[in-house]
Amino acid sequence: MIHLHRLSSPSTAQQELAKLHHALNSWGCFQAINHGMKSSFLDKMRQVSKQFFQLPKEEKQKCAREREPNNIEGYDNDIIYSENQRLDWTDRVYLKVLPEDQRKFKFWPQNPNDFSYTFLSPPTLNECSFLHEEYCPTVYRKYKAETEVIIKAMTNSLNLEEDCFLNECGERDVMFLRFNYYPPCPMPDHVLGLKPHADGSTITFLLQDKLVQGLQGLKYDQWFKVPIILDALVINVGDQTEILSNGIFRSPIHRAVINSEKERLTVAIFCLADSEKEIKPVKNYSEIYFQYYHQGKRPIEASKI
Ligand SMILES: O=C(O)CCC(=O)C(=O)O
Ligand SMILES: [Fe+2]
Repeated sequence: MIHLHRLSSPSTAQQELAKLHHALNSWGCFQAINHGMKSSFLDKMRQVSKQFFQLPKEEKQKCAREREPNNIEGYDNDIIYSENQRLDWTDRVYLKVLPEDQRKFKFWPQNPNDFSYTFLSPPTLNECSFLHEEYCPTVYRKYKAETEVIIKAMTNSLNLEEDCFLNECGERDVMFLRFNYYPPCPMPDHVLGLKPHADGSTITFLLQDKLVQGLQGLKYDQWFKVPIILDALVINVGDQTEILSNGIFRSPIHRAVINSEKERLTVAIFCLADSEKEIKPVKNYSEIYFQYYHQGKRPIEASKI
């Protein structure tokens, strides 16, 4: 468990950095507390998202994904790549939040009517304590700042120049929100909520369901349950960082299992490099990601030098 606030405060950073290095080297993920977002704000995010998924199908279809190549935004479940592909037991919404000028509002739910407001308006003092320290027009600036702290900590631990990964990521950060809703399933042992994968991001922030556990990480060929820690965000290294570090920092394989009686909702925030930048040494990373995902393969296999 890492106190994010301590990472950026000079008197406590050293001790927290040691914990961060250990977590990233051993698991590639950690639980972050003291991230500044208050419990009530996290609850609000969960609540409006769940309200959307509980709407009738016709209502949700209003922001359905348009089935055109390279569009992942909107309401949908798995994109079908092949006939015998096994589908996940999930409903999801993907939305691009950064760069701001690339937001496609036709995919943003209008119902519940405070959905966009919750995810796009500047946070208030009741919602986020970090406003005391800095002006933050959106929470995404905060995620970006945290991502930078974590990536710098990684390069420091490799004795590399602090900004070298960040420079590779470029100026125009990309950020996606993904809302994962897992309805109860009568046969939870036969199907997964989300099949084993690693994220295609530099860093991912995951807000877990408050009550229902389901996230599992793979280590030593075994699946480990990721515990629910009140108000913590799960943060993990993604493929882009794995590729930048030539595989030294592993992007952890994880999956979501489902429940026979209870629904489960999570919100993932994927931070990605500028899409114009080539994540070396991989070419066309975004194209190979989904192709590899559905074959159960890892993009690092195509990219190692
Ligand atoms: O819902 C979960 O627990 C995992 C979500 C996840 O891994 C993802 O959205 O990439
Ligand atoms: Fe994931």
